Amino acid sequence: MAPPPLLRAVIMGPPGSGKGTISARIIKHFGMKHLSSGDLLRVNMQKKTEVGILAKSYIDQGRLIPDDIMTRLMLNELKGLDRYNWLLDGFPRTVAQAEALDKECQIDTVIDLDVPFETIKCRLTARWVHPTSGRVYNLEFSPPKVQGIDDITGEPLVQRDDDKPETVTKRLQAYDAQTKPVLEYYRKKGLLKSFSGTETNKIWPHIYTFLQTKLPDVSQKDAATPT
Ligand SMILES: Nc1nc2c(ncn2[C@@H]2O[C@H](COP(=O)(O)OP(=O)(O)O)[C@@H](O)[C@H]2O)c(=O)[nH]1
Ligand SMILES: Nc1ncnc2c1ncn2[C@@H]1O[C@H](COP(=O)(O)OP(=O)(O)O)[C@@H](O)[C@H]1O
Repeated sequence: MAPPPLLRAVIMGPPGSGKGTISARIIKHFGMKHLSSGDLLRVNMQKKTEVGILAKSYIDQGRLIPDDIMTRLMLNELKGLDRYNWLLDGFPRTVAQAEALDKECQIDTVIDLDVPFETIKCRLTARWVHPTSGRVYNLEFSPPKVQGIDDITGEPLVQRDDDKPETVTKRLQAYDAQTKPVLEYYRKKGLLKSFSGTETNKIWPHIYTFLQTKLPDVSQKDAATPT
């Protein structure tokens, strides 16, 4: 029997809407490969690659990286994930990126986290990250076991430079102007699945139920209360 077709999914939502947090749960339960444009850029910035040095100037200003650079980076990375179910996070963020992605593969579903801007702003100032893995914490919502330290590696956590209030405002403006049209683009194709709310723990069970119609749960945990 032929194996089932591979799932090509995208997760979207404004900065701080919980894409990273929910992606981690999706990976745990459904074993998809996760490709986050933000994580990839941060690794490049840390290593001071050509792309990383260029990206920093845009990211620090809360602006999007030019489409051609971003598309090349992501499509190149996706080549290595050909044989897996994958979840894209943070890409595409413009209609031009979505069109470029469409030329390479057929997207099956787009999960949209519809979280109000007011909810998001205070979350980001309390966000701490482990830069190499992309693991994300929040002082109130999901604190690390030891303050300032990554639970898994014991390495220090950092705050992102672009989580400063002024930069967050610019990122939200960029989302409105450049990324909201992408939601419309996928809505017209009948691929958009929006999940509205202000709390990840309330949104997640709906996403879990939705994905169960597409993939089996591969985690060992009791699926009745998926976390
Ligand atoms: N208070 C609160 N914080 C949350 C919730 N969901 C996620 N967070 C935190 O909000 C911040 C942004 O979430 P993240 O997953 O990084 O969002 P992304 O920017 O869309 O990838 C992180 O510090 C998360 O730990 C929630 O339901 N309530
Ligand atoms: N697809 C993309 N196109 C252009 N710029 C991007 C893209 N993905 C990430 N970036 C840049 O990296 C920054 C951080 O992205 P990300 O980690 O996804 O943050 P968040 O989800 O919190 O907005 C963005 O503000 C933007 O400058």
